[in-house]
Amino acid sequence: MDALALEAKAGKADAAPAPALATKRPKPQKKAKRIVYFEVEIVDAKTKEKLLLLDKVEPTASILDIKSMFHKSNPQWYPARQSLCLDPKAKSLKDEDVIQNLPVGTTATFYFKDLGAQIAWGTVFLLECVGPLLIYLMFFFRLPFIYSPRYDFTTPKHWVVHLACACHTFHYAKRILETMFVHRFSTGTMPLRNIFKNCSYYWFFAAWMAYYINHPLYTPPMYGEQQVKTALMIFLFCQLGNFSIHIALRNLKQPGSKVKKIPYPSKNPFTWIFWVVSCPNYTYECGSWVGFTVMTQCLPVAFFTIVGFIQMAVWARGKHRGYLKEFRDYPTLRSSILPFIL
Ligand SMILES: CCCCCCCCCCCCCCC/C=C/C(=O)SCCNC(=O)CCNC(=O)[C@H](O)C(C)(C)COP(=O)(O)OP(=O)(O)OC[C@H]1O[C@@H](n2cnc3c(N)ncnc32)[C@H](O)[C@@H]1OP(=O)(O)O
Ligand SMILES: NC(=O)C1=CN([C@@H]2O[C@H](COP(=O)(O)OP(=O)(O)OC[C@H]3O[C@@H](n4cnc5c(N)ncnc54)[C@H](OP(=O)(O)O)[C@@H]3O)[C@@H](O)[C@H]2O)C=CC1
Repeated sequence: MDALALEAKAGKADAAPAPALATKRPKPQKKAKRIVYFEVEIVDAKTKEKLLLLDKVEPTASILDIKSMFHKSNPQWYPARQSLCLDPKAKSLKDEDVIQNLPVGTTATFYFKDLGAQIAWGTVFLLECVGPLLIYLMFFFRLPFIYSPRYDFTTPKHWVVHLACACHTFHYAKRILETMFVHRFSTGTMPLRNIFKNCSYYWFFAAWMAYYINHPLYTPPMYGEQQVKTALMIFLFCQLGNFSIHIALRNLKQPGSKVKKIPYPSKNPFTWIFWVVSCPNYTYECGSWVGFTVMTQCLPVAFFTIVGFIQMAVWARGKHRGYLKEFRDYPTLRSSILPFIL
């Protein structure tokens, strides 16, 4: 990019006046304005210690560019681990923010926070979903060390046990495939510490649920076939709903885009729930597990559903508040996760 093009992009940066033109030049020359570079100072948000001074930063440099420069001098803080703000208490700047568009003078001070070790979203979802998938199957196939040998000659598994295994496997296979082919995440990573909490939840509960459902002494649901069939309908309906919402959320973003928009109902009836709920993917997710609880009539499944619901309700409320803050025209009829209730 030549200097002129750079200057044209550099809307807010003050440019130095061009030198006066000579009186007898045959053709008027294009004004060659000088680019005004920025001086960037990176300060620790907590200690206020100066960590880095960069001079001659181009006005078109993005926050991600600055993070990369900072990373060069501090290899332990890779860009995804850094938060840069204009004030120690302000929200983090976005990677795509450009220095010349920020409310700073030619010397910009950025406050740095270490976000801690990070893990890529794709890895998170794969770890969270492959674990329960395999753990459940180990119990379903009654690997020899799991149940006592004294049950070896008990009756074969009830048909609902096969159905539950199919539903459980389908659910996690769907989530893995969605992670690979549907979701368009806007941030690359999340804190590494979350993975321990999430995996404990998924893996522990998968083992606990599977142990009881596949146990040779498992008691099938009280109301028999009718209960199982109704529960299966609820489960499948909610799985389809959840998938439809994931597609709707995917279609909100162009590939590579990080911009969040207000999701609206589309022609797909499963998305009409957007009229009344901000995070219907969580609503459908909870509905699926309610269906699975009724289908298996198993207490650990009910606990799993309740804990998952509490976590998703907390996230949904956060997202709902975020929408209200960001979009002034956000539909007022919407609740976070349960229509008209929560
Ligand atoms: C009896 C049984 C026992 C069983 C075991 C016990 C288990 C215990 C139960 C727990 C239940 C757990 C259920 C888990 C279910 C999991 C479900 C999933 O599969 S979902 C996939 C995984 N998703 C997650 O884990 C969510 C992770 N997301 C987050 O943590 C946050 O969204 C975020 C930190 C990544 C970003 O937050 P957000 O609000 O979107 O961003 P803000 O810009 O508003 O920032 C808020 C705050 O966070 C800081 N931040 C931002 N990004 C990061 C980052 N990448 N790393 C670290 N910190 C980050 C940001 O700086 C802000 O901090 P502040 O101090 O206010 O400046
Ligand atoms: N059983 C359980 O306990 C739980 C299960 N889950 C399951 O995992 C699925 C994914 O969970 P989670 O990641 O928390 O779901 P989110 O709704 O946060 O995100 C799903 C995808 O949609 C995108 N997205 C969300 N809102 C918008 C928006 N307004 N504009 C543009 N894109 C958007 C996200 O991108 P971005 O990166 O921009 O946010 C992400 O790619 C859930 O739907 C659920 O099925 C989740 C939590 C708990």
